[in-house]
Amino acid sequence: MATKKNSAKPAAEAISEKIVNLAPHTESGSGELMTTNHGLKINDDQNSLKAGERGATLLEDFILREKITHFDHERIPERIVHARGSAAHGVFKVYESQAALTRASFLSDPELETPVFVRFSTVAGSRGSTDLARDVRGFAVKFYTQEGNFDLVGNNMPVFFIQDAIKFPDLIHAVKPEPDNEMPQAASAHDTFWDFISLMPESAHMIMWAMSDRALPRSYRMMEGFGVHTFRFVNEQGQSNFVKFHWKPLLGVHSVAWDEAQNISGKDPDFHRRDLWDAIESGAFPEWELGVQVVPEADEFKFEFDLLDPTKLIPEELVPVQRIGKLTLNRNPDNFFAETEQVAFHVGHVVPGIDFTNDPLLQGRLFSYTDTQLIRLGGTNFHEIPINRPVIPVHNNQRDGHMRQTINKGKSSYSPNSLGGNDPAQAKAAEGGFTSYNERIDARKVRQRSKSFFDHFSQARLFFNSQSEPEKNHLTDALTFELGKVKTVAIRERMLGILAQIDKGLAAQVAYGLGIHVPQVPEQPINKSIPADGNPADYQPIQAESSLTSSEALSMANTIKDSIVSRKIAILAADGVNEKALNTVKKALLAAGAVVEVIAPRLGFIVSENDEQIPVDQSFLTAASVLFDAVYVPGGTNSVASIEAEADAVHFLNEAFKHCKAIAADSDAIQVLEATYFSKKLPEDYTDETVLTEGVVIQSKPAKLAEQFIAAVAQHRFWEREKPRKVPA
Ligand code: HEM
Repeated sequence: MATKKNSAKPAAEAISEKIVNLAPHTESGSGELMTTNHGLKINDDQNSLKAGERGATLLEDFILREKITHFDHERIPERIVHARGSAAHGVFKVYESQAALTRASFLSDPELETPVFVRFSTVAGSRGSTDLARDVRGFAVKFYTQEGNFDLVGNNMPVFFIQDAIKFPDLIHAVKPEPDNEMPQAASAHDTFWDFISLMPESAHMIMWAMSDRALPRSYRMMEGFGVHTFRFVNEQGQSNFVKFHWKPLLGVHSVAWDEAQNISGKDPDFHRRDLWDAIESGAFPEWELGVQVVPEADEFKFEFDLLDPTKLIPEELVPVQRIGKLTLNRNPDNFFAETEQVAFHVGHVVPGIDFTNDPLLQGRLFSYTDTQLIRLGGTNFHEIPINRPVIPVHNNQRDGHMRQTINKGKSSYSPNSLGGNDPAQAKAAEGGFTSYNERIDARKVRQRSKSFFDHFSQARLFFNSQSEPEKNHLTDALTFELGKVKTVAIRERMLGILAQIDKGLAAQVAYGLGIHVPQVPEQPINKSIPADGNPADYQPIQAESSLTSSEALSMANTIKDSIVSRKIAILAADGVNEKALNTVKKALLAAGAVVEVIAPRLGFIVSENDEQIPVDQSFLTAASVLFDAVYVPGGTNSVASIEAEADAVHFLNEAFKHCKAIAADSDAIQVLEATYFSKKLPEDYTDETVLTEGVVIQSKPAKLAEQFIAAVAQHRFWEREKPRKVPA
């Protein structure tokens, strides 16, 4: 056997090597002479070669044929799931060495900056679908470590719909547009999805998450990420601990309203993509902390749920999340297709020190990703695409295949060999090689699920009970909306039966909205996963209670609300505006890190009451309140009169109020507020103190207004404004 040692390269050298590797593939085109794909300079790619000026086009025209052929083949299959996505480059740094837990070198050196590429996505919609679908968001991170690529392929929700990967094709067939008419696009509100879910009690917990505001993030930068499965950390001594991975956004976890989401889908379906791109371009780099929940092997069976069950989370009250490092996204891709589209993540891409558990969902994923990428990216060599290459050299005896880039030298491509000088040595664990965790498995082969996976409702209930009042209302409305779009009444009723097992009040409210009753004796949720020779009685869900009544981390109401960095704020103004007020407030908002845009009846400039020219960023035709977090109306007699008379401006304010956003107006712009539907909703004895409960600031002093407005915007939303639809007593 060969004994040659793999040489580990120092970080800087290896990263610069990656850049060198990429260099021949990077092309800006600017100022260069045009060539064919084979390097021939060409002087006309705008006119095809013809027999005479008006003659037929000649088959000989290789320039035409090459250009059209390449164009004809531009599209590749989109991802079967998570087709719609956006990505960015960045870096990860661990705070302190985690060597006691894991021998992963990128988690042991606080000086080391590991390059990363992160892709966020929706799941159900196709590539061109809207960003604002009610959906789970993918949160996939590729760490280019010194020991190879580690992919943390997670979602923005900590649990999943199914417990076994063999159901994944069913789940996705159910949620995708229905096969006869290809409707609806990027939406779960249809019969096949709820048919499947209502027959699958194990999805109850995930459904609570998917119907919550988590499914409508304000921004990719304001959502959490979760590795979902329990993984293993393994240290140098071979000791293993279970680990759950979390990403905690430093801007807090925030969402939009459902009505707002639907509007954004029309006004700007690229809303999240644009938000990520713009934030990075402006230097407001998105940041997350990597958190871990670590469970010693000895505690595997100490919980009320099974650590291998991907429909369960570990409440943070039971195992706190330790924040061990920071991810910063600091560079947009140069080319969407080459990077964001061609990147290939895989849960199976691990590094020494990180290993799998027997979670049956994880086990199936280990097969699925490479398999799908073979067809999506056209062959076995997609690891050579620049975005997928590790920063360290690859040595093995795999050869050839479509689009092979590497020019392997030498005669032998087999091991062992005595002819070639290129026999790659196999690394021992002590030299940094990967060895699978030496887990003892001694079992019968069965197609069965462990009974420890059968409590489907206790964590669904824990999630619901942990929500704030407005969050519960949103969740109730979401279920009523989705089931309201379902045409088959039996599916609605079956789903009410499931909801009744989670919370009777929730089921009653949804039933009220649907105009039907919760079935008197709810149909026992059917477990369609009963094996052929199984007894159905043995497969009923277990009715259990969580020992926790609520968990703080599950509610977005408890998130960070201390910053307005990168929040988008609209100033509605017209000719005659009071420029002193406008400039004072704008300056204060910019200083606090917000993005501010002046919106006026038309583009160009407005002229203030003191003849100052103020540039306009958007007109009422191009702007919409749903694209902003907050709105301010400065004073100035003529400006106020124009804004008040502008239907689009009044609509802007009405919608901002309906979507619970912070609103500010100078005292002498009050007549604009009086033209809105919400003027009557504001308390008559309005004081400065009312601001933080109502989120509407009315002030005569611009500096004071700015201060109060900033505090209100930092609250994100004033959800209490909404009137819940209650079931009559
Ligand atoms: C905990 C459960 C799961 C999570 C968190 C998850 C997450 C993700 C994410 C984030 C992506 C997008 C990657 C990208 O941005 O390119 C993705 C893609 C994909 N996932 Fe999953 N997934 C889960 C379960 C599954 C299961 C059970 C299967 C199959 C058995 C599966 C199959 C796929 C496939 C085929 C793709 C497309 C990959 C590609 O074309 O590159 N996933 N998944």
